[in-house]
Amino acid sequence: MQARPGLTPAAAAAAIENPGPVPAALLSADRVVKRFGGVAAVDGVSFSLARGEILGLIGPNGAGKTTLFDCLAGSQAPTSGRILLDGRPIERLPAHRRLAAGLGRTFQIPRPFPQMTLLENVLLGCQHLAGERILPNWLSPGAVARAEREARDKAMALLDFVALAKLAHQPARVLSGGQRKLLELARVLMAEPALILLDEPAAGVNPSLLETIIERIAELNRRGTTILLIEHNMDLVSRLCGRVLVLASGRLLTEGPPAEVARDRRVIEAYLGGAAA
Ligand SMILES: Nc1ncnc2c1ncn2[C@@H]1O[C@H](COP(=O)(O)OP(=O)(O)OP(=O)(O)O)[C@@H](O)[C@H]1O
Repeated sequence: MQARPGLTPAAAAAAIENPGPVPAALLSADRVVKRFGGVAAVDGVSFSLARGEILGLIGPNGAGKTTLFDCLAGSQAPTSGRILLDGRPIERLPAHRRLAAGLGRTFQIPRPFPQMTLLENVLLGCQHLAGERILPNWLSPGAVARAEREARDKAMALLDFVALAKLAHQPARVLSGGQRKLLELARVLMAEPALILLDEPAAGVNPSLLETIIERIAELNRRGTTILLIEHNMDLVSRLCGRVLVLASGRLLTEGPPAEVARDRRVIEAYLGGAAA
């Protein structure tokens, strides 16, 4: 850090020692590695994500983005490295414990249960439904019924939030690819995660639904949810993200505001190399 011009040497030294409040990291990764045999799909990635931020993760095909998400969300165990959620190590926790701790995730290709209604699919995301615990069933059937009613109300409100309320009682198989992404978002939101990892929310989505998806992500963030998203659509990235990480061959190439990284020669070369591969 450089001393600010116009400060006395003593004030400059004090400013260097006390640089002011640093936003608390909600998630941080420290030298995360994931190997598949001889391939290091993620090769020593470190970053931190501030509470309230929308951070983008971009990079050419095969860069390791989804594998990094898998390590963060718990569907793959990292080979080495640390992952902290709100200061607590989570890298050895299974995915459902990370979700319970506040870290939710959507997939590149959502797979709802096609015969179940949208409402039923969203209810599957409920982690705290009293009816799922055996003891309260015996002790207080009234409380269970109330909790179930509340869960249904919450699921309906979330379907409304993602503009799918009208289809609540239709089977999920009727949905388009973009609507499935919105349904999956509603399902993850049932657990009220503080942080959501979104894997390509715009991929395969038609332009009118894309606007809905962008708006809903922005609204979610305004309501306090921190977001990390993988996306190839740079329009979405530049509209939503203040900062992006660029991954190439498993390593963090650079990070910065979207417009800046899009001009970075190393980033352009990584994409050209990826396209040629
Ligand atoms: N289960 C696996 N076993 C072996 N290799 C894997 C496995 N999963 C991913 N890889 C390899 O790890 C590398 C990173 O893949 P990953 O899917 O994480 O990249 P990505 O950046 O998400 O790509 P895309 O943008 O195409 O989704 C690739 O070389 C891929 O072939």
